Amino acid sequence: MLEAIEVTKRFGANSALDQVSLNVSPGDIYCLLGANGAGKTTLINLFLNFLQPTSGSLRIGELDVAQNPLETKRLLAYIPEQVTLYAPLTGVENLAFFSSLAIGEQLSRERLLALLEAAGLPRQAADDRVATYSKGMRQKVGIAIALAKDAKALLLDEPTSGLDPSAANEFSELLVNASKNGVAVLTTTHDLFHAKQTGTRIGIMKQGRLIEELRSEDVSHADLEMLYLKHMKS
Ligand SMILES: Nc1ncnc2c1ncn2[C@@H]1O[C@H](COP(=O)(O)OP(=O)(O)OP(=O)(O)O)[C@@H](O)[C@H]1O
Repeated sequence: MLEAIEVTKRFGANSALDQVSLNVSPGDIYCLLGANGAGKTTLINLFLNFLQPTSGSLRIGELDVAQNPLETKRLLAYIPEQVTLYAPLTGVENLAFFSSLAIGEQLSRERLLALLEAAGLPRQAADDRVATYSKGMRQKVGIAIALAKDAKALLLDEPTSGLDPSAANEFSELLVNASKNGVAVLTTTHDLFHAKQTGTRIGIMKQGRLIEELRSEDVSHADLEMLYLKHMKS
């Protein structure tokens, strides 16, 4: 569903990505690990067509991102570290606005509330102004937008950073539910525990290269930590 084929991205002399190939299938939660500057966000930005590759290509479903920027964007939902919403509007108003932009139709209030509920937002918060929301609550509105859009692939950049353990756990459950519905999930994270717990697959990046790919069921928490630290030191 999400495919990077020998992707290189240079910024001047700096290779942010060097011949990276990966494939995320429907139902996969692929967690990208790596030190600061390893190239994780750059890869997400390439799938979003915010950046163009220096060489190589990216595909979403059967479509090449560079050749089909609008069509591929329709298949995607993106949840950045800080979900951008209109602070003076309520959760339900934000969802109404962003879902109508994404799908070109105005959903009923009942449908909007059902989507927020499916994304785990407490019913009593739906009519509160987003200015009062925690980071986790804003992310749930982001997930509700993805659900409204019926996105086939979900891209996330460090979604659990700054969330308390129970909010992070709740968020992880939302990702698992999305993947069970056949969504392909690609997420960056610095949280090895989250990667092992939630991910079906784990990729380790270093200096622009994808140096290791694992199935999370094949590795224990302790082994993943050891492997990660070994790669970071070498
Ligand atoms: N727009 C840009 N212009 C120039 N250099 C950039 C740009 N975006 C990223 N880079 C460089 O590309 C490299 C990869 O950065 P990237 O943000 O993808 O890393 P990351 O793995 O997401 O890091 P972090 O964990 O800190 O978010 C870094 O050296 C960074 O300085």
